[in-house]
Amino acid sequence: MKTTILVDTKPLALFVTPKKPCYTTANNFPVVQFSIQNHKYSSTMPPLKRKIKGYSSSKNWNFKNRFRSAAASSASESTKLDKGSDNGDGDGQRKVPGLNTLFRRFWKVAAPYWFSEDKEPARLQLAAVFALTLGTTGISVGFSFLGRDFYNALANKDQEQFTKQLLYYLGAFAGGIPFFVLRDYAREILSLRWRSWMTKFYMERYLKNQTFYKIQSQSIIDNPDQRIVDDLSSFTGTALSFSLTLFNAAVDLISFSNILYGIYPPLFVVLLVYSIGGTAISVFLGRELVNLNFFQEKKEADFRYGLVRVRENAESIAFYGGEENEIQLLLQRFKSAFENLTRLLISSRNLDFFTSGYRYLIQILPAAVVAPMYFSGKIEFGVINQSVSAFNHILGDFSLIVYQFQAISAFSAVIDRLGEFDDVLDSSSSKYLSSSVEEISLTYCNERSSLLLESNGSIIMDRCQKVLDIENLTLQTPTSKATLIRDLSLVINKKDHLLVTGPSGSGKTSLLRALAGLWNTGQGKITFYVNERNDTQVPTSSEGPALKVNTADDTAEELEGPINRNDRGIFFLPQRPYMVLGTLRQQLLYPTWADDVIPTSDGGDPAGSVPFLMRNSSSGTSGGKPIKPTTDDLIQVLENVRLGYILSRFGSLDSKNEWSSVLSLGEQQRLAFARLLLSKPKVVLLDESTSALDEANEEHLYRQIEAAGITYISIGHRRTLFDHHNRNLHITTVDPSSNERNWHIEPINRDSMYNVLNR
Ligand SMILES: Nc1ncnc2c1ncn2[C@@H]1O[C@H](COP(=O)(O)OP(=O)(O)OP(=O)(O)O)[C@@H](O)[C@H]1O
Repeated sequence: MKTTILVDTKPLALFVTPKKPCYTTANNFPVVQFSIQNHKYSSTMPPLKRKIKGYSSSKNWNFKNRFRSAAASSASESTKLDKGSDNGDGDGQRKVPGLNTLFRRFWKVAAPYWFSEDKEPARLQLAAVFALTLGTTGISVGFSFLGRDFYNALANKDQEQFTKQLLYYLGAFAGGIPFFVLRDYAREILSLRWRSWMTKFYMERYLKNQTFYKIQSQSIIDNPDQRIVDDLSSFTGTALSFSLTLFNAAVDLISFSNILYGIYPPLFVVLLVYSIGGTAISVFLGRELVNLNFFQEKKEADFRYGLVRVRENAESIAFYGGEENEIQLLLQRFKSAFENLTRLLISSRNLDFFTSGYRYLIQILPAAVVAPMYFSGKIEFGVINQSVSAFNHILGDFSLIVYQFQAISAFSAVIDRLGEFDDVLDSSSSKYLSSSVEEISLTYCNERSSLLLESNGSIIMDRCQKVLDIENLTLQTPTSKATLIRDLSLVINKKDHLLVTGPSGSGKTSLLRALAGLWNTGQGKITFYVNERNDTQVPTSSEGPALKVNTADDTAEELEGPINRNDRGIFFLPQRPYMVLGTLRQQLLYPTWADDVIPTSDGGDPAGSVPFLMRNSSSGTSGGKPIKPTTDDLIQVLENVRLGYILSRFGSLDSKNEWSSVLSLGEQQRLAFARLLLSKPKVVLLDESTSALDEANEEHLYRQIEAAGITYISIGHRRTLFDHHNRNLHITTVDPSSNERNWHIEPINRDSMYNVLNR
């Protein structure tokens, strides 16, 4: 007999701890955003594009303000606080940026493209768009006269004239319509070109000098990705259409003012008073909208971000069984967005009452005012129609703010966000992102020039063995400036394999961050003695981390300028392997040959592309690199890291997958070692890179890199790691009340280790 026991896992408190820590949505730091569109376009104006963007989480809000105040001294008025602090719920009072700040930021963001390498085609296209806009205004004026004659013929019952005017009208219609269509097309094309240039411009600065890392790790600004994708698109589209709207309005005003003034001057004055009054009232009624829009962006972003976190951490949440918690957090976020949107809709409705009344109340005024002139025979019937048309045009021109109030307030937020981002990117290589006066200096020296020759010409081997020299390094955390390591001095020679150990949180990974140039808070000097590979060339672009280069040695030649660690034979394996999007081949070739395998275009029409979107690989960060491995090399390296079986599982090296999901953590770590073996660096820094592997695989991988002649420095907690290293740097947690060093180095005696472990 078969017995089934039903077990409810929750009461039994079955608690599975996932391998990957689960980040709950309560502790978010938004990197994505949500866009909604709720703008009502004016019927008489070209629509201003408007999107509502995601904004920062409450937590990040304070960081941003802190950053702004820290940066205020070094980065001009742009960094002045223009937003108050959030009260935690996100509904804190926010100061609307002043007009001066907005104009300054607008110019700073908009100008570079028009002075860039693409300025000639850009200016030409802009001139064409303005010419077409002028053409369309001319056509509108022409239509107003055609309409007048048409209605005159109708009123006079002059059939012959009527037919003639009708034909003229149809002819003008056929000739004029293309101008309107082409104007819009040319504007969109130019906006796309401008956006493309700016996207590249911003992305390059974002990825340069490890700015992306600093922004994220120091929580400097929220959602840089959203600013690059949505805000740039919104900015270029809106800036262009808004400039054209203004230009159009100015030309329209000049053209139709003449007509209206010519018909009846007092009507013109009435219109002027009406529109000025209307503008003042709509600014007053809509004053709340700017802030409500701003918070709507933030709340929508928080909600969207919560959902993305669930997707990203699906397995962890499922293991924890945290669905109930997630749904409560998500509903709370949505409720918050809903409540703000309700207030926004009420405000918009109130403004709409006014704008609708404003728009329609006056419709019959021109006809009513000029009608007596018609009755007394001073003007013909068609003139009434013409005055109505001219009146509406001028009303639209004077009422830009009334009709576009919502769009203008949303555009202000976009300018503010992009201007702030631009300031951060501009200053990323200066002290803006790190306020410390004294910094850790990181230097790369050419090992060949550091060789010392004896008088008989023989090389003093000891110098040429040096790989890394750390002198009096005191390391602090970037924001709180808590000391992690005190006065560390250490020399690593070739094949000198160092194991860094210490309690959790003592600063082991942070030491690697300093060695990689990611952190520079503290004092001391780090010098890498790197090789310029025979088969490599030093990149000449302005890319690669901007590192401070100090005098390292009387004899060693410092390698100044752009530095790419991989090209100089220094490799880092982070704690969490990073799987790129793409094929298995791309995984293996990353990061050394990434640009060779990523297609520059997806096969679309090259005629539709623009030259500045092409990237010259030799000017990229991987300009100096070893010879690219062949397919056989890639297959062999997979075998070497005991991953040969995944080839048959996934078909070929060119199969695409979400590799971080389909490979186990241990498999991802082995793949990271495969990259390392292909790249053959001089030295590698491994941060718990075998933590997910069994001991047999760990030993196998260490043997592989040792056989490849790579010097390695590892961080780890496992006892088995001692077997693969010959020195141990032990860091202890700093005691704030003492000035003692918190580290010691000792040789590893593998036999005694063996005895310790087996005691
Ligand atoms: N971006 C940061 N800003 C401020 N403090 C940080 C930052 N990153 C880490 N820390 C802090 O620095 C300390 C050292 O962190 P680190 O990651 O170097 O520890 P670790 O020794 O590698 O720990 P583990 O063994 O748990 O990985 C920790 O107390 C940590 O909270």
